[in-house]
Amino acid sequence: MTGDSLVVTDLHVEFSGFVAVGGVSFDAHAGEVRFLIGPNGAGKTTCIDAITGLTKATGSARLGETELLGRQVHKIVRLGVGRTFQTASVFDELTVLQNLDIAAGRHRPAFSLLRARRGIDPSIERALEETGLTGELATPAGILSHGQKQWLEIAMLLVQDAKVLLLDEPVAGMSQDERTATGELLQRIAAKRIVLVVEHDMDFMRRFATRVTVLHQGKVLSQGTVAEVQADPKVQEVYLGTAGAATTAAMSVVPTVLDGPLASSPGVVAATLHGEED
Ligand SMILES: Nc1ncnc2c1ncn2[C@@H]1O[C@H](COP(=O)(O)OP(=O)(O)OP(=O)(O)O)[C@@H](O)[C@H]1O
Repeated sequence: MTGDSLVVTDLHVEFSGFVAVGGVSFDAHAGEVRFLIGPNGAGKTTCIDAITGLTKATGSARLGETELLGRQVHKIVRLGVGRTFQTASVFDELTVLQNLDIAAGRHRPAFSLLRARRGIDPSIERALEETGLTGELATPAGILSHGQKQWLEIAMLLVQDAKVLLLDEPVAGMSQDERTATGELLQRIAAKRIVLVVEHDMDFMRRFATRVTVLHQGKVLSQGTVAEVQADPKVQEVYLGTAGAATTAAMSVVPTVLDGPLASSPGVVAATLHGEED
């Protein structure tokens, strides 16, 4: 079995008759930083929930030869599929090392966890180096910066040897420097793993995406490279409407971080898709 690709085919999710995801297909491979974008309510998080077993879905989500849909959440985790949430879920009162110990301990018997506390487990050491948190071993997670908390969450997935990392808005609320560091981190970890990023931050997407899928109202509107998606008339039509270039120009002053009510405004998404910087 090769676990080097995640192939989602004809994914459907309904909530009491409301179609949140209506036949979405995309794939993601090790060696690329894959992005899923779209305005609020497009169905991005629901896709991740379906892949990780949190939400019931039909269709298919295959990791290599293995079908993920229909499996229980913990079994999907054991297959190497990890995710982060929009709000970092680390233990604030524990140190960085203690958080990582707990993450690593899930896969090891108790005696092994005790041994790891005397020295640092090699998998933890690697994850610390990869995420740049080596100097923060003894820092309580609660006083880490917002960016460092997200990196700790990613480090927790790395020590669990996740083959697939599904990251829900990893740079929301981060400073520009933290965003750049996060993008570089994602490029490093994506060399050998499948990395799928859900994002509102179009500037971040433009800088770090290898390929992009644009969702709109639960369906795939467009997919391809950043350049292909930006040039796609369907994206322009849906996001620009009839206002065209005038709207783009008018929106060029809008910040590229799309959150809150602005994020659901098609014009805003369109303007930022086309590369205006902060
Ligand atoms: N548990 C649920 N019950 C009912 N409707 C839901 C549920 N979860 C999501 N939805 C609806 O499904 C649609 C897709 O939601 P989803 O959170 O996947 O969008 P999104 O693209 O991730 O948006 P955002 O960028 O705001 O996080 C929305 O209309 C949302 O209100």
